[in-house]
Amino acid sequence: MNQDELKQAVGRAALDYVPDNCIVGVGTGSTANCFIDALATIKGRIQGAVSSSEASVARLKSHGIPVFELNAVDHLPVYVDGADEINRQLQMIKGGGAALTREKIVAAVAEQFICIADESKLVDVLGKFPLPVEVIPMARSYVARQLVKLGGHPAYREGVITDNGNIILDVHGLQISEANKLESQINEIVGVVTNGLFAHRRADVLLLGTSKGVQTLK
Ligand SMILES: O=C[C@H](O)[C@H](O)[C@H](O)COP(=O)(O)O
Repeated sequence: MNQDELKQAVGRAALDYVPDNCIVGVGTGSTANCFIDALATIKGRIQGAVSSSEASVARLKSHGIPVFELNAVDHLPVYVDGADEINRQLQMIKGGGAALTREKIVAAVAEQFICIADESKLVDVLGKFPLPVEVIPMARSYVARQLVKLGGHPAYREGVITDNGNIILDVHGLQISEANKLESQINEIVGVVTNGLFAHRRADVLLLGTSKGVQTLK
């Protein structure tokens, strides 16, 4: 199977975690898109979705899946999303598509986080993928200097404005041994909205697409 087929396989596999008649939390990116397409095949047995990005809202609506505001939802049994990297503790780096803040908010509300990923995303140590940090635009230079003090090499993601109107700094060169600590340290920098480490709120289940089939890690 090629990478696209692996993403489609995990997108379909995630349907097993969607209870009948629920509102589903939906992530962002090419793997989450495969889940949205799979979700369309069972749209008659769900109420609808809440989404972590405007892009996913558009894809959900194109399938005729009702989209709810998160503030109107008090029970979200499951959130399904991809990752840029995930380790065996199910901690992740996310935000390659600049949707990290809304993803973290929807994930915080959800009871279960189901990560769907092809096998290229599984790593022993997080940090080869540059860590995205969403930053209030006027704080960009200050935050960049603070990130250097933490040992990183931040790069401004040219031409990208998040759904929240902010910018992204991608932090290269981090060997992330204590993901919880680093997630908190970066979030404490004034001007940071949030960073793409999902260590405090990691995944509950990983559905990993491999050439031998979909493997489940919990
Ligand atoms: O901001 C984007 C998200 O965190 C995505 O879930 C992540 O970048 C993975 O995307 P993809 O499934 O396209 O590799």
